[in-house]
Amino acid sequence: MAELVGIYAASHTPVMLNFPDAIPGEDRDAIFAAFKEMGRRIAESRPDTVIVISDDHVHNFFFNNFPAFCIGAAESYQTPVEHWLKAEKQVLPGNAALGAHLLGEALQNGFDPSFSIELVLDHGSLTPLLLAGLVPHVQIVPLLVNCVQPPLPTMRRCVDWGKFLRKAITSFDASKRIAILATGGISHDIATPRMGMVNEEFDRQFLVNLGSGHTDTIVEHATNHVAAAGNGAEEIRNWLIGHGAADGAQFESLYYKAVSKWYTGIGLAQWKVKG
Ligand SMILES: O=C(O)c1ccc(O)c(O)c1
Repeated sequence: MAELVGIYAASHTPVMLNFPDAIPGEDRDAIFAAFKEMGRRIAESRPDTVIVISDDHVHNFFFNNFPAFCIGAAESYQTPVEHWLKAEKQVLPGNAALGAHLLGEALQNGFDPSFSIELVLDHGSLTPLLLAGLVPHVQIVPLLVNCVQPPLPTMRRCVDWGKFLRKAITSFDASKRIAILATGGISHDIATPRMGMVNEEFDRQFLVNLGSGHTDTIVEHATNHVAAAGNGAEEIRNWLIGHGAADGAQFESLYYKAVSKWYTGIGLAQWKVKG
């Protein structure tokens, strides 16, 4: 049976790659070091596959069809889809068997995700993998969550999706070591007059709540206050999936800084699962 060997969460923003010098060198170095440290910890747990939980920024999904949850079940993924992202075009290896397993288990367990074998991944998935130094050493399974086009899945549903994921991972009938990397948030607002706003109070409370481990507190705060943290903060759904998958494992915040010039509250964290 497969083993869940690590759960991590990290913000992402294309600005990290495109304009790294927009912030003081000291801050940039600390943030990149935090990503490296996260990558070191992930590598230390020796995963062969990383399930990357991100959102699609309207590159694969449009108004003709926008799934709440989508499972990638491809042998490989081209990335990045954005021609303007300062990242080398590459093909990441996929774990198609694990993607298919998750899909089958979801349909047997009260979830109805879509699936795709034609995703072209954007900065959301690629940036944290690159900065953590995990490309191209691990296979991936991308799980995309609608965090951008309302109506969005509820925060509670995302916790439940995470709980389901944990069970489905550990029932994968193969001797695999699997880690989860949830990515997005924390506060930010894109393409509105508030762009550049970072709601540090929201971010710090969100991290404290995750540390408390109380699902009701986490969900209530996320649901009731996310609007004050910006449209991009809706990506905290991906962290809630990590919380659900952690099944009570202790949460540790690895790094946080409000980085207005990168338009984002940058957070990195780990749930201390026993791997
Ligand atoms: O376009 C941007 O600036 C931007 C910032 C933060 C994000 O999480 C993101 O997906 C995009």
